Amino acid sequence: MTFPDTTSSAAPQTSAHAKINLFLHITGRRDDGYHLLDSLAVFAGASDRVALTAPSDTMSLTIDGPFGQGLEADDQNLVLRAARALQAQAGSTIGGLTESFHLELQKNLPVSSGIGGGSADAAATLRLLAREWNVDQEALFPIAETLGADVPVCVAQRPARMQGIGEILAPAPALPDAGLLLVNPGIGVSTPNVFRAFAAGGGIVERPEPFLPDRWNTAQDMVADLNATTNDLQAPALSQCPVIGTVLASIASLPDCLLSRMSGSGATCFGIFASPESAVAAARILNAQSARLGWWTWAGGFHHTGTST
Ligand SMILES: C[C@@](CO)(OP(=O)(O)O)[C@H](O)COP(=O)(O)OP(=O)(O)OC[C@H]1O[C@@H](n2ccc(N)nc2=O)[C@H](O)[C@@H]1O
Ligand SMILES: Nc1ncnc2c1ncn2[C@@H]1O[C@H](COP(=O)(O)OP(=O)(O)O)[C@@H](O)[C@H]1O
Repeated sequence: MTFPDTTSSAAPQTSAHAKINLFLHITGRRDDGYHLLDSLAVFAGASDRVALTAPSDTMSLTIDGPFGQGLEADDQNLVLRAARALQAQAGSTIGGLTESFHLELQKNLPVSSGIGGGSADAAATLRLLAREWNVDQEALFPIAETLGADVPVCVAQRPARMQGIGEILAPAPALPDAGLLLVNPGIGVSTPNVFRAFAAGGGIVERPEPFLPDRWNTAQDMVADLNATTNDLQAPALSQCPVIGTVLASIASLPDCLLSRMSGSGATCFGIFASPESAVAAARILNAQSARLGWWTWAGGFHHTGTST
């Protein structure tokens, strides 16, 4: 797989787009407890931004942006973990290319919200440093797997059918120019807890693999197929975070909403609309309610591959 170009500016930087699971079926469980998935992951225009601002003695990080305050710039941050993992690999396999950088993260996406912001940040960091150090793009995938199940798909940052625990990636249908509305109620949801609630709630449902075409020409065609799918983590997440039900109902009640569903392990939910313009118009209607309740919203379209603005 190839991945999008980084933008050119004084400081090398790139965007880390929100991952949306249009459907998410749990198909099995590995001996180590990780769940096997079948999911259609796509990317929204909404994004964080990662920049390499200056050479530094050690890898270091500062964070700003609307969701920066909820996040420590410490050794556990996925940006630093990704930078150090690639640095170790580049140093040992290529030799000598272990220069360190100061990194800046603009955190625009809510944390622990089912849209893989941390995974996207880690993947963006890998892409940026790979370019600096001339590391082959394909070499990033094994490193990505060690950082989190969602990181490989975020390295590619293009629509993909995701299987295994997230490391098996196949091309997704070509997407229509549909509208996307994202709504997060401002409550972080723990991914391990939601998987645990899934297992406790009865676990895997046997069902045929969804059929996906090569392309969807319209949002309506896409939703007709998505209606035969679901997010298996939605009910367990709802049991932990009941406001998800209110978010889903609010999205579904908006004019021209074609589908309302939760992404990943929640709590962010998405609405699909016929066009980006109709998603933006719907978001305006939701504005008063979302401002009153402290909900984060974003409206637009899918991230189109090959760009990273
Ligand atoms: C559920 C998904 C769907 O895309 O998205 P998010 O809700 O995180 O956005 C992902 O599988 C999340 O991937 P990611 O957030 O990278 O998970 P990891 O850090 O690797 O794992 C966190 C924990 O989730 C559980 N986990 C994760 C992935 C998986 N396939 N099976 C699991 O059981 C495990 O308990 C694991 O300890
Ligand atoms: N750069 C980062 N952005 C977001 N979360 C991060 C980051 N680095 C580490 N984390 C941690 O990763 C966990 C999952 O975060 P995130 O990727 O936002 O979740 P989700 O995939 O559910 O949207 C959180 O516990 C968070 O503290």
